[in-house]
Amino acid sequence: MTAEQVSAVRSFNGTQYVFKHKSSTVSCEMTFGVYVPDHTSGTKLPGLIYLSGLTCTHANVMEKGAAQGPASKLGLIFIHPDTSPRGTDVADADRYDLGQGAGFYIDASWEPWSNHFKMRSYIESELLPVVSAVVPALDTTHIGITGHSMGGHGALTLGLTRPDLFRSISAFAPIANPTECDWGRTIFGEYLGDDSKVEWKKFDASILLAAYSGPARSILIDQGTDDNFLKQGQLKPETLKSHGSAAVEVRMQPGYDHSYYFVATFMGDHIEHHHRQLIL
Ligand SMILES: N[C@@H](CCC(=O)N[C@@H](CS)C(=O)NCC(=O)O)C(=O)O
Repeated sequence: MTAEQVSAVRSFNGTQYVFKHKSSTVSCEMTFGVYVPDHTSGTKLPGLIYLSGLTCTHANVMEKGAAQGPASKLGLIFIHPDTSPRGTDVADADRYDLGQGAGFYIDASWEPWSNHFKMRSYIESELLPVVSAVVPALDTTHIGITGHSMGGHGALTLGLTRPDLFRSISAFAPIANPTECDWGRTIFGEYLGDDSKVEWKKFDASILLAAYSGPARSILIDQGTDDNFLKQGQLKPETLKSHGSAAVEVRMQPGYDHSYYFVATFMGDHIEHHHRQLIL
């Protein structure tokens, strides 16, 4: 079903859109944002998917991520979906890191989550066809993926396992080794079940990297040194090591925390990183 336009606002010689659509993958209405730089009719532009972190909607990065300026300068379409299915008939929990706002970009196999929480399939299979139907300038053969925190985990795991879909990868303060941190152990236990730790490993960026043997990747990671979640051991960027044809650059940024002040500071670098690889 074609997405319905919710809003359109001029920004940096382009248009910041919000759309909503009925998703067949997660079985509810989903909202996404897409920033489209002005372009000549008929031209195709590369795209970058940004996956947000815990508690976010499509709106956090749109309002605080400072992506529009660099995306406009380089001619890149910036796509920013929601973080989970939502609605009164969608399961939820009394905590910020599980349920609505916390889809973890995996396909849940356990009740009560398995009905709607298929965020990996949503990003991988449904999002791009829906976006390109309303933004025909999007070149779906030249797409990069990035994200913040939970979204950084999503970007790394989707990017590493689907090089055919995602030509470039980066992440801001990603949850790099979820099978070995409290967030991952608790939330994977809920979505995938406690007895399927083999399944968990398919969604752990550091494990995927250690086994990587696909086409050459050059992955950029930024991490603030004053990030509380880093100090709590939830992120573990030190587990992201170059392996085989995947080269990883982890930049520790002194004094930066986990917030959108950090994300916005390095957004331009990430957009350049993707653009360089997407125009090859
Ligand atoms: N203290 C936060 C924990 C969640 C959090 O820090 N989320 C990050 C991503 S992991 C975020 O981007 N929050 C939204 C924002 O800062 O706009 C809360 O409970 O809202």
